[in-house]
Amino acid sequence: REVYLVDYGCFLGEPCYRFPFAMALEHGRFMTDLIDEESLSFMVRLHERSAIGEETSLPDSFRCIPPDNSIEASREEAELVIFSAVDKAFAARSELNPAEDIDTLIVACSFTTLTPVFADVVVNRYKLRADVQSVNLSGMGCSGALIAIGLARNLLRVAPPGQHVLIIATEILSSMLYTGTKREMLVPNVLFRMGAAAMIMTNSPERARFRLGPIVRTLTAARDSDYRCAFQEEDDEGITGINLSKDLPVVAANALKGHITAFGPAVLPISELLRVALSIVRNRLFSAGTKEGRRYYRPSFGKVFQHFCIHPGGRRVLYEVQRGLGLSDRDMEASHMTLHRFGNMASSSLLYELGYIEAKRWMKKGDRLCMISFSPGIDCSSVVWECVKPTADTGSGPWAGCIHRYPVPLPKIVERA
Ligand SMILES: CC(C)(COP(=O)(O)OP(=O)(O)OC[C@H]1O[C@@H](n2cnc3c(N)ncnc32)[C@H](O)[C@@H]1OP(=O)(O)O)[C@@H](O)C(=O)NCCC(=O)NCCSC(=O)CC(=O)O
Repeated sequence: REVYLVDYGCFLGEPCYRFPFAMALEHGRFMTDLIDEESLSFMVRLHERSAIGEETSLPDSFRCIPPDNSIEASREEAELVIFSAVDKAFAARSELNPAEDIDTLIVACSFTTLTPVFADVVVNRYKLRADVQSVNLSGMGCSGALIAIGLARNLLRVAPPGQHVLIIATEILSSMLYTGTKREMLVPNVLFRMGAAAMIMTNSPERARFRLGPIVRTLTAARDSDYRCAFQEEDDEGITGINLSKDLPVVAANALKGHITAFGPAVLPISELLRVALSIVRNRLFSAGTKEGRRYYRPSFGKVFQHFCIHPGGRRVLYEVQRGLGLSDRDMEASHMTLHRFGNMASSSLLYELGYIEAKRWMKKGDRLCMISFSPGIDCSSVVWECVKPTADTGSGPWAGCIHRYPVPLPKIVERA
């Protein structure tokens, strides 16, 4: 049975949630007992290089000095972003009523898990049916949304027609601020921002906007370098945070290379696969040089997909992915602009990127879209969609008030030695 995306909605921070850089800097300077001058100036340098803009949102808890990292603050943030995203998804589809029509609920939130879990928070708010199958995914990082789509597909393929799955992807930041001095653990403070997305999926084509294509997931956690490159831990002072290795962009790009060998056969036309196979044979037969010296044909993903949504983990991650896949600047635009306007919102970011493509009116019937994300492990996930019905309403998504200002120019990436 085919599986479809009916619609999606994204949390859009009101201007009151905006946290411009000057405010972050001022707060940092008031919190000398929590953040020392050197760490602050490091975060300033990172921010300047990050290409993250001035309109991104942070939770109210960050407005307190010191920041409020209580359970209540996390719950408040979760309710704000999750309810807003779900309301928007259902506002786009008034014929569906969450209390009656949702058969399965999947919530993906990696770092923060409360009791009752966020899935229960949603069941309570929208009064979902007592027989709803609910799943709360934690720890799956920025691939959470795509992993949830894979789960939904597996369920919907074997379910009776007309079933609906509600997926919610978010990251709750209130308890995530790292206040130590280890540089690798300060990086998430600069990159992550508040966001959430909700998707309604079904196994009936009637109301569908996108048809789900192949899903491929690869995990390289067996390699120590990959396993360690994004690691939650305590620093020497016992302060908890997420250690993002400086090598992460390159390690992620290498993991992606392996991922592509699994993803390519699922999506590439036979002509491209033949060219890859020929280049392998040619290299084996005629290359006298070392393994590293061999040059393989890189399949042209730009010919297969009209649109790409790549997880905006950081500007350098996007740069490495673009190089690895040979994508054009236009292919990368939705990812870079999402990072600029909204920051890294973990796995919900991909839906903001889809929103960008739709707000730009690039999406046409029959177009194919490729979503790619990474998360600690390293997990690489890819999901393909085919547009069945472009949106008639390009004016109400997360980009509604600002799409006319995008794309914005970005500073150049400097090659590292
Ligand atoms: C952070 C950046 C935006 C900085 O931009 P540039 O690379 O252009 O800048 P740059 O090289 O001049 O770096 C600026 C300064 O930061 C330092 N620096 C950069 N990255 C660092 C790191 N991970 N640890 C420690 N220091 C680091 C540099 O040495 C330099 O220090 P000095 O100034 O002293 O020389 C980029 O490096 C980036 O995108 N990195 C990837 C971030 C990442 O790991 N994202 C994944 C998030 S996890 C995710 O999204 C998935 C998930 O959670 O599931």
